[in-house]
Amino acid sequence: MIDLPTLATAQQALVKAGRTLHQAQQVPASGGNFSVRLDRSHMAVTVSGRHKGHLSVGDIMVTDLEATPVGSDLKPSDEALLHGQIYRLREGAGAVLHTHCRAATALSMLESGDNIILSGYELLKVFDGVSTHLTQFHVPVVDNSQDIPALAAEVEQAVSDGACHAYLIRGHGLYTWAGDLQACLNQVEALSALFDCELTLRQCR
Ligand SMILES: CSC[C@@H](O)[C@@H](O)C(=O)COP(=O)(O)O
Ligand SMILES: [Zn+2]
Repeated sequence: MIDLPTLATAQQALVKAGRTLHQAQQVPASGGNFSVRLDRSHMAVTVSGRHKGHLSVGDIMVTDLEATPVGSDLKPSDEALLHGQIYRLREGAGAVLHTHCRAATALSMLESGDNIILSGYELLKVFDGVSTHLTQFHVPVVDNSQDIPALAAEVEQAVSDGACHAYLIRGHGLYTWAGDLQACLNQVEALSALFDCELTLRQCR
């Protein structure tokens, strides 16, 4: 049984997050998808194909963690399975955000390996468990695929380290998760800035 006030709060928060992320150029066109955990086995997730800067509460639906709709005929995000996967793998995750920011997309195309390592940046302390700029912060990079269950299998291996807070899909965008939506929004903002720094540094080398 879904707690309706919890759902209404999640819907309003995700609508607001969409506006914020669109204004910050993180989700051009209908790119990106968002979710908030409702309970152990359900999430509120964006309906597929909606413009994330112009969401209304009806554009946020309920699914289980396998992306099966609950009480709705709408189609959840094409990538809802990737959100449910994070809630299954990370008990503490309360929100997942997927963005298509320029820096994440470009950096993931430049990087031929399966990892981007961020180090030396003070802003890394935004992430839970990071207390110094001297940390080596790994962001896995997986190849893009339109086969979402196959992509999820790649992601499952890539994020197996519990210290992982985010991953990139090559040529596509960023996934990150946190205990609550505001912390997750902060991570999107921090990662976008850090990817931008990495791109600039790579151009200078
Ligand atoms: C604008 S194409 C982007 C989609 O293929 C997908 O990657 C995406 O981020 C949004 O898909 P959606 O089904 O609306 O959640
Ligand atoms: Zn996407």
